[in-house]
Amino acid sequence: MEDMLVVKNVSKKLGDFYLNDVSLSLPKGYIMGYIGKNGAGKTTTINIINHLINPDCGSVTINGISYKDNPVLYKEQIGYVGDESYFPPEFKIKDVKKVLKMFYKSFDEKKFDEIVEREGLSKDKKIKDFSRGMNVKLMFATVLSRETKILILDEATNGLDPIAKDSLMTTLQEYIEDGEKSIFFSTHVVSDLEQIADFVVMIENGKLVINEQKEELLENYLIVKGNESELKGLEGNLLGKKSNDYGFEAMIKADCADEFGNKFIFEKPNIEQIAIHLLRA
Ligand SMILES: Nc1ncnc2c1ncn2[C@@H]1O[C@H](COP(=O)(O)OP(=O)(O)OP(=O)(O)O)[C@@H](O)[C@H]1O
Repeated sequence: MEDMLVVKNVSKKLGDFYLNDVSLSLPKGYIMGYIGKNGAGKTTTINIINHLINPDCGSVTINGISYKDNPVLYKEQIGYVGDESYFPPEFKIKDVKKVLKMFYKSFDEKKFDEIVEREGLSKDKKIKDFSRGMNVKLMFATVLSRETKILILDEATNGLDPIAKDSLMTTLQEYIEDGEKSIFFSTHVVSDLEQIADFVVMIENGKLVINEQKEELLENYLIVKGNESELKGLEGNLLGKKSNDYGFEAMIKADCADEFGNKFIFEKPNIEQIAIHLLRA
């Protein structure tokens, strides 16, 4: 598999935060979900990929090209959507179009107009009068109407209603359909990536703690529930244990389930449960 995004041994010190030796690779035609708590380092990683900040060490390539190799092509390949609009509040759709025409060779005006029409974005309103969801739709219209190789989304689905979100998920899947493009998707809303991510990467205090294919990740863990008094000698296997009056719940590596025998209940976790238990551990 050919990689679209390769982040290699990237570190960055920002005040008392340290992004610690982050490495990941995202093949062409796939979606990677990037999850972590507030302040874990998601936006810092994205800012480095977008070349808004320089790492202290390490390297990033997109489609085999580093920023140093070809700054213009590097940036053109990226379609970035964050959780807010980066256009001036007084802008209307026609002003956004002017800017896109000026900055991007591959901007397709017809496609942009089609998306604006389909999403029902007002041509008369100023951006400052758009709702949060409308702003998100506008930002997606700007990246989907030009030729990009990778979409980098930072909490980009915030503010979308469930129907708009569902429609966006379909659009994202269509984006990677030809196997030549990829999506790097950072979110707090783990259920969003449950649906579409092929790879799950989790960052905690600046360090990656999970970097796996989603299906493998789901196979690798089990939720175990039962009575604390039956646990003798097994405590070391438990991840993120929570107790209540009725017993305990924790996560274990699936390959140690045999050691637990038949006195416990086992369930397959979803990505959200895996994230919660690992972060609690
Ligand atoms: N310029 C800076 N100077 C000092 N510290 C910074 C700077 N930029 C970010 N940080 C710190 O780096 C840490 C990681 O921030 P980052 O924005 O990458 O987290 P995040 O995972 O995106 O969080 P959130 O989900 O809340 O957006 C935070 O503790 C933040 O305060």
